[in-house]
Amino acid sequence: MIRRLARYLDPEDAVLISRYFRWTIVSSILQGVTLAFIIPVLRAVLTGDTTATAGWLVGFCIAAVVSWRVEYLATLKGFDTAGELLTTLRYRIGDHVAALPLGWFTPANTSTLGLTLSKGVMDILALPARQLTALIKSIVIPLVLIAVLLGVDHRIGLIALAAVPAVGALYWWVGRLGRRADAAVNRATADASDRMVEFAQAQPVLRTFGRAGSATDHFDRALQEQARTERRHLWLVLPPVILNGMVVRLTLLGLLSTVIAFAAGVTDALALATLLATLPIINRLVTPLGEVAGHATVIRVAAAQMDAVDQILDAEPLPEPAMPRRPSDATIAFENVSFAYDTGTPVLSDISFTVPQGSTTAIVGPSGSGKSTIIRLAARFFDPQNGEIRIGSTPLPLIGAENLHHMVAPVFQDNYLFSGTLADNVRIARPDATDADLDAVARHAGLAEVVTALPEGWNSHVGEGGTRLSGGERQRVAIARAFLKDAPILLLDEATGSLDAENQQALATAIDGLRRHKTVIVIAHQLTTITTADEILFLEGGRIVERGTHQELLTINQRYASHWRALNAARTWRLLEQ
Ligand SMILES: Nc1ncnc2c1ncn2[C@@H]1O[C@H](COP(=O)(O)OP(=O)(O)OP(=O)(O)O)[C@@H](O)[C@H]1O
Repeated sequence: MIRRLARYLDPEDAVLISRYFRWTIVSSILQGVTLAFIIPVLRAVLTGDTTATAGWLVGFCIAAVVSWRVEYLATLKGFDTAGELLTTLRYRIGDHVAALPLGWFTPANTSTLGLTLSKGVMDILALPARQLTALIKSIVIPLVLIAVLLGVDHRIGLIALAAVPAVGALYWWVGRLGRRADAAVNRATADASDRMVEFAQAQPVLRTFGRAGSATDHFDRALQEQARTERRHLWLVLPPVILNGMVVRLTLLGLLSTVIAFAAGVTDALALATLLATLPIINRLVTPLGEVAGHATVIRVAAAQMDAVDQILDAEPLPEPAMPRRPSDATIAFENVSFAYDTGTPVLSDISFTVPQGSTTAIVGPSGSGKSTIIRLAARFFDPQNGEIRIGSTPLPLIGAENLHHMVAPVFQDNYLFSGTLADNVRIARPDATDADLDAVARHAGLAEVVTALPEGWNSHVGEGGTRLSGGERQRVAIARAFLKDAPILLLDEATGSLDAENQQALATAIDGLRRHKTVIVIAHQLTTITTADEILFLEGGRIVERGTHQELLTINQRYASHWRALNAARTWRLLEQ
């Protein structure tokens, strides 16, 4: 555990943790030694030796002062380590996460990251600040006192020593059982919190469809499962904790009866006084031993948080080239690309296509056919398992993240806006953009009318995550952002139905205006965007099943043609409905 904590600190600060550990051990030994002074003090009192009593009392006081001072310093070392962990660990996780591929940021990983950065880090730094210190004390102080007892009367010392392996075994057992139960509790807690968020977010849909009750059932079941795993957890960790108490009480009973039995047969006053003086030591020895299993539970929780941190730190960033290369142009080529997510199910199979510089390729196909995955691969969210993706004949892994970010402006469906003003959100693409630049991209992205409609125009606050804007408005902000970035490649996942007919036309015109200047891959749902593309790829089941211009594909009258007819029918249907 000490080694694991040291790994979280910078190499030059790793010494803090070993220093804390050494000081805590020394402090615990000194506390044990101070307690051991009780034996000669009591023996001197019981035998009526005032001079010896005074001498041992002075020794006891000196030991107590030294022990207090060392404990104070050890506590400071613990706080120093905790303080260093607090800053370093968060930065280390932050730096590492910043280097991870965007594909790592799944909802599950992001929620683990949030929990780890808040509660996880606090649990870990509580180790040197409190928990580990308590565990070290409850092991070292009894060991020192047992050593003293062995010196005073080896028979009493041996009985006390017999408790040590039993407590050690219980410590191990409670850890083993607890780890198994922890996993189930963590799963159930994550599920319950997901259901809770879902329950809150889905209220409008559920109430509209009169299904609020069924969602409550769902939520209830998740809570019941969480309560069930918590109960099981308690039942699993309880027996070792109770056994720990029993072992300790049996040890106490054994030691007390031994002392009494020995005392009954002793006639020598000094020997009797020595025996009786061991009684408070026995008491002080047994109490911390009884707390070991309890400390084990708290430390195991922190160890589970360390596992979560390790899982994040062990996630591999995508390999970066030693000498990043700038692509010669903005042509994008996919060559025999196959890809599967972690689940292992193939999502894209043998995809090959080229988008020449300055041309627009529209990807069309049924839901789940792999369209967004192509865009994610082009932005290097992941590397494909097979095949190669190139920009201007340079494979993506050789371009390097920095160059790639300069070349590519992506617009996804789930566009995140930062809480701040509309202007802040667009300017993030180019901080030195002038107001005139903002107005120009707003016109092209259909954002100008949103700016005009808002009371404070560009200075209107968009709310956390852009919640004060509609989905269509958020997408327009994202498109304006991408236009302002002015990167040579635009990857656009067009939102279904989030733009009205007028704005669809405006966006199609804007994309058309990019022709010859930008290389565009667009996942097209709008008729206007599809028809103006230089090439259309029709995707089905992760394969390109048809390709060509709109006219060519209509002429062969196969899958694309029927998809096109369905889109048209839907539009006519919508118009009739209006
Ligand atoms: N992060 C992920 N982990 C595992 N599977 C995923 C992940 N993202 C997508 N998939 C799966 O990959 C397949 C292709 O998904 P993708 O989002 O590329 O399809 P799509 O054609 O863009 O769909 P849509 O038009 O509905 O957005 C789907 O079966 C989807 O369930």
